[in-house]
Amino acid sequence: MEVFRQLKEYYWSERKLLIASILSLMTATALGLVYPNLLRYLIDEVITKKQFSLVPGLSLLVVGVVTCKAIFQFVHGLMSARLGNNTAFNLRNALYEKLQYLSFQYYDKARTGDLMSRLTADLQAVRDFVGFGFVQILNVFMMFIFGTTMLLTINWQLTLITMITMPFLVFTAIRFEGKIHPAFRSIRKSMSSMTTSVQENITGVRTVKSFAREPHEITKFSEKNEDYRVNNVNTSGIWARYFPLMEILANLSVVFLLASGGYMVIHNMITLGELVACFSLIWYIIGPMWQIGFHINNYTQSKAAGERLLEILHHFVHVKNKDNAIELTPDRVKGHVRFEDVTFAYTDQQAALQHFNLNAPPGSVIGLLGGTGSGKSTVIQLLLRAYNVKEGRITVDGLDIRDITLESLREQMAIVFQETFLFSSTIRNNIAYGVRNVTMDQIIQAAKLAKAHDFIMELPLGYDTIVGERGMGLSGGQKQRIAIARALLMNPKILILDDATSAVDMETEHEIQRGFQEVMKGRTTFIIAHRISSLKHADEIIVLDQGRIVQRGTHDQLMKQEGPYLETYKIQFADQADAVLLEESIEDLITQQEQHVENQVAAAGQQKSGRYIQ
Ligand SMILES: Nc1ncnc2c1ncn2[C@@H]1O[C@H](COP(=O)(O)OP(=O)(O)OP(=O)(O)O)[C@@H](O)[C@H]1O
Repeated sequence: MEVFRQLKEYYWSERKLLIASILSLMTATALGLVYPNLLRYLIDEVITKKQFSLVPGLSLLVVGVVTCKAIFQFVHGLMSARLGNNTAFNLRNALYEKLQYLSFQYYDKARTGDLMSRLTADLQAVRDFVGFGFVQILNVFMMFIFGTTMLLTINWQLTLITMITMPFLVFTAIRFEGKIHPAFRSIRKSMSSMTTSVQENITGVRTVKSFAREPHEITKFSEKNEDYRVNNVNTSGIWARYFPLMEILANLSVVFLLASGGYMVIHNMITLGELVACFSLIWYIIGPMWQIGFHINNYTQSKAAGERLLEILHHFVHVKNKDNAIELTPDRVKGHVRFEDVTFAYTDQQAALQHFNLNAPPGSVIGLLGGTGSGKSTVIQLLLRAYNVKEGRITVDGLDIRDITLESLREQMAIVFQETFLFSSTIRNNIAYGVRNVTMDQIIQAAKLAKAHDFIMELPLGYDTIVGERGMGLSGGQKQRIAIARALLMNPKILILDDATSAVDMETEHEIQRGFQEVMKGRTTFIIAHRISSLKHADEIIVLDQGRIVQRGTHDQLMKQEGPYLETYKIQFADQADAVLLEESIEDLITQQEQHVENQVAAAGQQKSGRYIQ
């Protein structure tokens, strides 16, 4: 119950619904008990004593009782559904809000599938228990206590004889639930594995086809399908074994009741009406006994589900605002960024950045170069305060970023990530994502600067085109240009381009950069790139290797030093030189061809004119 005590804030506000649900179910159950008594009255007082004039009144009473019971059951259903759904609504909102504020550190380890199942299946389990399960358990106890008490008041010996098989029924029902439950879990697991396999196959169909791995995929799927089939067959086996057994045990108690009750009626120990009432009441007791295993399981399930939800709700947020954190106001921020001897390691990892120092005055352009895994993106992550720095410090305009509110710090920055993420919405909404109250002109202006406007206008619906999930339907370069427009629209004090132009061709990259120079005047820019041409104009270029700065300076300074920068330049320049040579030779070839054609045309002309002269 501890789990449900901790979840109290999400359902306690709905306690009126809970009380209404309990009361209506109790009333419906109590009315259900009136029915066997009416039967008894009908037989003993009406039929046996031949007072048939009472039949219409009694019939009306039965109709009245049944109708009232139905009304209370309806109220119970309605209240329970509202209670469950309102609780789920509160919980869902709280979970979603928490997920928004959990730090990057949490998402480094979180698995999407697991989170989704917590937000759907686990939440539903809690909803069902709070809405129905809890009240149903109460009802089981009430039905058992009321039913047994009424049986005892009729005849206690008959009650004891009838109840002989009950412990066996309860034992079998609990055992059945213990077996059927894992079986159902296996079915769900194999079903989910099968659907994941189908989903992966459809998403990666191009890779499958290009590697001609269709037979392998078919075999892989057949194995999963077989697993699903076997699990279903096993589950049917459990049903087939336990259900008849439970039915026999339940019916045995009815047989005992009829045998001993019949004997008692014959020997005038009880009346016929009392036997019929007992016959009706016994199902009142058998029903809950039959379901007891199900309810126990339901409770343990929802308890485990509640624990998983609490894990998210109580998860420690590593990066959050300090008490009295400073709010940065855009008009006062200059964008002076400093890293002072920063050393940082991700959880359980070696240091990704070591003794990193940087001074980026407002308006400066900083280039970061280095091999994969050298720590370039880490510099950016730390500046965004995705993780808290423990050694050294990072400042913006002299303020330690740990003392600034997260929202106001991130509002000063616009970042274009290495991997572009677009929401499945219109291009207009995707560009306008970071800002509120933006005009169409501003969106178009940003798109023009990012060299995205032309291709957007070529789309049938222009800015109203809806991009598919994760930007499907657009090329890598087009997605990047939309992401750049989104960043430019924010008009940030600090612009971060994390390999943001890797998917566009060189010519477009130069055009985009020209656009940047226009908008980024007076703003601090960080550029991570693999192409030297992208960093050439930076005020300072920092070359990283395994988290350490190995070179720093301007392009001209670095070109004069032996080191990784010059080596990278030579490799890239060699490629370019080859390209230029190739281009030149193609141009030569074309010129020669043209010359040749021109000569032939001239020669033919001369021949013709010669003929005329002749
Ligand atoms: N979220 C993370 N959790 C754990 N380790 C990480 C995480 N992100 C990066 N790393 C590790 O930190 C080191 C630096 O990574 P970083 O992403 O900063 O490199 P990078 O220079 O940007 O590389 P690339 O050019 O490939 O993007 C690498 O060894 C990487 O494996």
